[in-house]
Amino acid sequence: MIWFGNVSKTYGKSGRPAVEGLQLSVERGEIFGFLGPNGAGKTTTIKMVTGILEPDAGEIEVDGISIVDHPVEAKRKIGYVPDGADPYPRLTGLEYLTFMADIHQVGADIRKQRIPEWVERFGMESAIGNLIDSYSRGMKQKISLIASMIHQPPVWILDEPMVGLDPRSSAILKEEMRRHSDRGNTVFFSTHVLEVAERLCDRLAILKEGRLVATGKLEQLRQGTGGDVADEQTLENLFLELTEG
Ligand SMILES: Nc1ncnc2c1ncn2[C@@H]1O[C@H](COP(=O)(O)OP(=O)(O)OP(=O)(O)O)[C@@H](O)[C@H]1O
Repeated sequence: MIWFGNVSKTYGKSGRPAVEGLQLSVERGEIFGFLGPNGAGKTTTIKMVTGILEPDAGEIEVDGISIVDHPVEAKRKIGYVPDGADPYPRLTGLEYLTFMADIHQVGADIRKQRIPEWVERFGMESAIGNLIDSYSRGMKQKISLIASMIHQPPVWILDEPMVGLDPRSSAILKEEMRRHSDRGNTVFFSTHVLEVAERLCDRLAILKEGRLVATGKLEQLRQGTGGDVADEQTLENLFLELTEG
């Protein structure tokens, strides 16, 4: 699970907070979609959960562990795929996965089984011995996805994970996200693809200018905006309504 307790962050002396008073709990066993217009604060939030940025105020816990007070322990719980993932160009795909398995102390037997399984799943067999530098945008994304799951973390955090993926890879990723949450893990991801969020997420949050404007299941979000046609409202309509102005 991920818990945000009144989290705020302002960059430098810009004055306007990128994230302000974020209060949110993401549970085990759920896929949680984090939505919002460009510049709303999604990546900033994700960077704070993963310990890349420190909040100015508030607390964040990953599986009950404070990312600020116990960063190493908390990071062990996380698999993270950054926005526009661009891993070490001078390593081959296999070297990179082996390196990540080493960092996470994944045992030899487990990695021998897990790496080929995931590589095959994402159709990366023929490229796995090549330098990452030679990979396409989507291939870099796929190797980052595989690397993020090498230690089967209880919390999987993905920033815009569908970008660059072909339809088959995107479908496989969605299956894997569901499989991971079905096993009682937490999946937290940002996206602009509202059709994916609508179909995949158990709950959603919409962020606007650093503040939450809606949280809950899609039906709850629909009720929140009211109206007789609420049942038929697509997430796109809701999103446009909640983030306009
Ligand atoms: N390194 C930085 N230095 C200064 N300001 C930043 C920095 N990174 C982000 N910001 C600002 O913080 C705010 C939130 O940005 P963030 O990248 O978190 O938004 P986002 O919701 O992920 O946007 P997008 O959907 O475009 O990726 C924006 O106003 C942005 O300009």
